[in-house]
Amino acid sequence: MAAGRHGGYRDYEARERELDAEASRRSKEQQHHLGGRHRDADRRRDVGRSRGGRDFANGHGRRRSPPPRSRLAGRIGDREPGEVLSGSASDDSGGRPHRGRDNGVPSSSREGEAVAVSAAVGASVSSPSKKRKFSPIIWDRDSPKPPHSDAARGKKVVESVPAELPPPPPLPPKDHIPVILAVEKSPMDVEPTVGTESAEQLLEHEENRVAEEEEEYPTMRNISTSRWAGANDEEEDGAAPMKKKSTSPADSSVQGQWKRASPELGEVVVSDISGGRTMSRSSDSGRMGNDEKEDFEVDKDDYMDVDRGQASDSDAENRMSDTDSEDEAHRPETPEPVKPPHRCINMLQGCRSVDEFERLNKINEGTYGVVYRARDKKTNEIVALKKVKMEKEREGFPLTSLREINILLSFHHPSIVDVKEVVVGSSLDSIFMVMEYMEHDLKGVMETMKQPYTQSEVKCLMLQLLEGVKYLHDNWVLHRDLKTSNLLLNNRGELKICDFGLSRQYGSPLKPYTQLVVTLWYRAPELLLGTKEYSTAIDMWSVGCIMAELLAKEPLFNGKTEFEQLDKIFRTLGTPNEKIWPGYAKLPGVKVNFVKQPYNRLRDKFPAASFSGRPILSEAGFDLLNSLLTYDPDKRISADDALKHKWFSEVPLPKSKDFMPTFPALNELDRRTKRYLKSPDPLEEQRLKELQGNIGNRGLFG
Ligand SMILES: Nc1ncnc2c1ncn2[C@@H]1O[C@H](COP(=O)(O)OP(=O)(O)OP(=O)(O)O)[C@@H](O)[C@H]1O
Repeated sequence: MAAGRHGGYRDYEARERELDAEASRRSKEQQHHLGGRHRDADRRRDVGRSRGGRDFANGHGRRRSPPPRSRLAGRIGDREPGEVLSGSASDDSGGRPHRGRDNGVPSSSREGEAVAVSAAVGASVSSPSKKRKFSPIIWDRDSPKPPHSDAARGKKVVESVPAELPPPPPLPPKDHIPVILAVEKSPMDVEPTVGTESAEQLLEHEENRVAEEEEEYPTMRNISTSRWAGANDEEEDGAAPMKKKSTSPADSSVQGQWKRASPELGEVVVSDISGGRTMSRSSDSGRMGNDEKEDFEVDKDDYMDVDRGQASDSDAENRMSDTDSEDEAHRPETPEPVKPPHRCINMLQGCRSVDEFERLNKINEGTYGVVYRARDKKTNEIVALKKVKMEKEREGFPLTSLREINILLSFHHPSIVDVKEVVVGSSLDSIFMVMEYMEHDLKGVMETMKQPYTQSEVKCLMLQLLEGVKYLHDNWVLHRDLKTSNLLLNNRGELKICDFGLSRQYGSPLKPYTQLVVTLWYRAPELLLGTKEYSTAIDMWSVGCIMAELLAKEPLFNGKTEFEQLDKIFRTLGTPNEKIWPGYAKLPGVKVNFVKQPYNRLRDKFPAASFSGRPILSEAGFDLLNSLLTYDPDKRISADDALKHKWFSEVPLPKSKDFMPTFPALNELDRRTKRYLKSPDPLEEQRLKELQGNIGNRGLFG
């Protein structure tokens, strides 16, 4: 993927505007045509995104970081096979501030040095137009200009905040109905009468309810004063689900449900107001239901301990924010004319059907979706299809999925998995993301490896991971769920970040985020201790855990509960205190009964030389690991600085992607087959034989 394809936000904004304009037009049409005809459900248009049509230009004129290998240098001797050579590294490696060994507490001279370097870097790299300063999703119009001091608190300190923020994009017109993604619903799917209100009454009630929520909103806003605390999940929790204020003539007798008068093909029709979903799992393309259920039941215990609180939180979270309509009074009268971007999908125009893909096998099932390997019948391309789970959705399309789709469609980077288009299920009640197919995920690969990755291999993977994380953070996105199963690998040595279901944009609004993010093992201590203000540093902690896991081939802190997780962290890194982490004592979760362990023992786990089989890590490598696993989020290293760390320019140099080890493509096998390959057992063998007979015999997604 070309390095210049980073026009993310421009595309995003344009699409947002386009959606808004379309919604506005529809709203007007609906007022005129409440009795209009329901459109033919089969009239889908194939407007799948053409990859050739993408705008590869950098929307903000931002110069991306040079590819890692250009920065790398080092002695030629003492190399591992496949190391990348470069002569330009010395510049970067010398200038980075280093952190103390006491888990992030720099000595005073170091601190001064760090500030000076930060200022110098900020001065040299920043440009007022470099970064987007507001979240394009949620705008806090009442907030004052973002104070620089707050940016300085977060990891953005080195990137410098421009003195003048760009003006926010025009908000939708007053009668705007938020529409993000739409899929049509067949008239056959219409459920019998649920409520007794007329469409007009429903509209009125909805307006009243939104108004009530807007009144409550200012009180929620006082929770935090940090610019890093942003568009929060609580807001979403309390926010109205995105509902269409329209009725279909066909539905006019079907009251209590939100339906579009005449959905365009490919539109999402938000489900009924009563909270009952009109889509059932078995109806999700019907033919898929049993198989999915069976796989789910068989495999559900395979997963690492994902925090259940997270699931319930996201359950509440999976409702649409209505903040788009929050400040209608402040909207400019005349929105700017919308200029269609080069590369964007008009999701309202419709999507291809999933029937245009042949299902090959199920790859995996995560919290928010089932992922299949499939073949595009038109192009023969092998792709991954992620089916968006709808089970938790009481109302409407899952917000986590909308976030993921929005972010992934907008972003293009070699270290971010590419989403090509969105397609709809055959019974028009399911949505699939069409992604580039990757043969492995890092978790699966490490489970099959006999030996851990070598240092030069770890460097190759870490550079790719950090490039991806830097790209996200530069574009104001927190991933919030970085873990080995969300890092995909292919047999070309490429690593790509996937699963943006929990990610979100941050920046402007003054509200706390939800705390229950990030799978437990990779969760930053500030989250475990209940902070409501967090920043890019949470992802950097996860990166530190991943680095340690790559080196050791086992998770660094594998707690089963939040308390155990903290306990494991404290036993290894020492119990934090106010001195090394100012503000620690005030965190909501700080308890007196935590283990008192005064020393940082991380080095014991990663010694400089080892005869015990422990992973060896050089001084520089340990410094990077320690900088990533720094308690105080303000002192934790940023992705930008980590990329410049001298570890990457010392021998052994990072291995070239071309020389990275390859593995049999486990993702091409069913999960049960995979499980057998990972840990063969005689009983599984019999099942495997049966399975092998079945692989490839399935019809289209069923
Ligand atoms: N593009 C892809 N190519 C190949 N495999 C993929 C792809 N995307 C996802 N997978 C596989 O599917 C798994 C689950 O995907 P993903 O993490 O996106 O789903 P999720 O429901 O959001 O999961 P989670 O429970 O981690 O939140 C991944 O761990 C990976 O094994």
